[in-house]
Amino acid sequence: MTEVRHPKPEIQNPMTEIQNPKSESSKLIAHSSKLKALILSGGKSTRMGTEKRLLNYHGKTQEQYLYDLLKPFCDEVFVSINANQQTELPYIQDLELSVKSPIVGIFSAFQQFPDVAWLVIACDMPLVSEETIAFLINNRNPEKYATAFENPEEHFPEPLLTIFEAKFFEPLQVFIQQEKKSTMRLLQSLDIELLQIPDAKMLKNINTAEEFRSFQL
Ligand SMILES: Nc1nc2c(ncn2[C@@H]2O[C@H](COP(=O)(O)OP(=O)(O)OP(=O)(O)O)[C@@H](O)[C@H]2O)c(=O)[nH]1
Repeated sequence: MTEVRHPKPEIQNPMTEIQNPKSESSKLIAHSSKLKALILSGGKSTRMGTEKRLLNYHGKTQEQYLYDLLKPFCDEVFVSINANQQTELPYIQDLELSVKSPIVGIFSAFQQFPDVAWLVIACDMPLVSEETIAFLINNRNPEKYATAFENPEEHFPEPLLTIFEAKFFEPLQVFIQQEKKSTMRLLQSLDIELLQIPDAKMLKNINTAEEFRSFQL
């Protein structure tokens, strides 16, 4: 079962209008489809040993930091969790599938809201900022299946900070039926907008307790 919690139902505009008054990238952005955000947090966190979404880099938990960061850009923000996790924030729980992978979180979100675009971000990238999100949204191409950053070294699309358009759900369903689990491979097989990351360290992710201890913002 996908479980979705809406603590405060919100009235949504037919156009997603985002004003980001603080950054230089501030400008009014209008897209024909609604944009919701998903903070992927349902992994096992084996290497970290504790839940990465609950780590504190910015004076609050990482899930709260990303929720606050994304809320001005998106009409709703959800934390993507597995069946054993709990959060005070709005969440979407993973469907019970044989595959275990971030793609299950993305699939569960689309299953719940199929007609929107999803800005998906992993919870373990502490350097993602307002500027990173504004850059991604400003360069979004809604005509494509997705807008993603190119990995600066290996040149594949980075799936864990990507806008997936509503039409991505169809190939995603086929992929899930085939029990495939690499979102990156699926992105590689589709017509997507691939962006050069303005600063490679924006996508740095922290996976181990040692990396967390030695990490500085
Ligand atoms: N909803 C959901 N998110 C997932 C799942 N697997 C991984 N993620 C998230 O996807 C992102 C990348 O996950 P990984 O770093 O590859 O895996 P992890 O489980 O977090 O960590 P390890 O167990 O150490 O590999 C993280 O934000 C995870 O929380 C899943 O099955 N469901």
